[in-house]
Amino acid sequence: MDSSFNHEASLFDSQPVKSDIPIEDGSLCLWHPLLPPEQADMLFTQLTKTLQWQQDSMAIAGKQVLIPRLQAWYGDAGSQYSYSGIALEPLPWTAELLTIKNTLEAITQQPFNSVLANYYRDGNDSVAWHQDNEPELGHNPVIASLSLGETRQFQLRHLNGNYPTVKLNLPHNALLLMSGSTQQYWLHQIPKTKKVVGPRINLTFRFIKH
Ligand SMILES: O=C(O)CCC(=O)C(=O)O
Ligand SMILES: [Fe+2]
Repeated sequence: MDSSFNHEASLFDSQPVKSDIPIEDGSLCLWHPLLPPEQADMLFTQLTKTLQWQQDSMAIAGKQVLIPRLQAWYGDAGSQYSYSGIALEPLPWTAELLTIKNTLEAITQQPFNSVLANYYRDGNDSVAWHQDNEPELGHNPVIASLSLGETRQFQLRHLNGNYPTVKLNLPHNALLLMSGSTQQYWLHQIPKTKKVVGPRINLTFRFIKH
């Protein structure tokens, strides 16, 4: 393991720049750049190599279909998560993920006990419109989403259709915090792109209630 990581360490030495992104019926906040550049670059390389990426499938109209991205689920033992009807027990924290968790908790002043890691191999990988509103996340969940690698566009669409779609580019080393009633009123997605793009990692830290 790289000796520059330990559980007590903080990955930033000065306060990163924070901007609020005003939306109706929710709260979005972006920190960019979040970490010192060399730390962010190293994390991208390390997480690419060390996380247990796998391509899950989900049932769509009675058929098992591979989801268009790789995923890995880590967290405290017992922070079980149901995804498309499958209960997932998290893998134990890696040193890197635990250090990132501690850093994000310090910046956002919110607790997290699990992370869903996504790996978008290229522009064909995506995540479809959804809300992170599973019952185990509780009312008004706080989700901290760290992006590393290629910039991809993140979109939010209000459920009542009366507001324009919010389009945000999430670059390397950006942290997006979704809180308040965001998951209640808004869907979000990462659409596919025809542009030639490299890989991107997104870590969504969550707090699962037992
Ligand atoms: O990749 C992203 O920025 C979003 C991922 C996401 O929405 C999720 O994992 O629930
Ligand atoms: Fe999500």
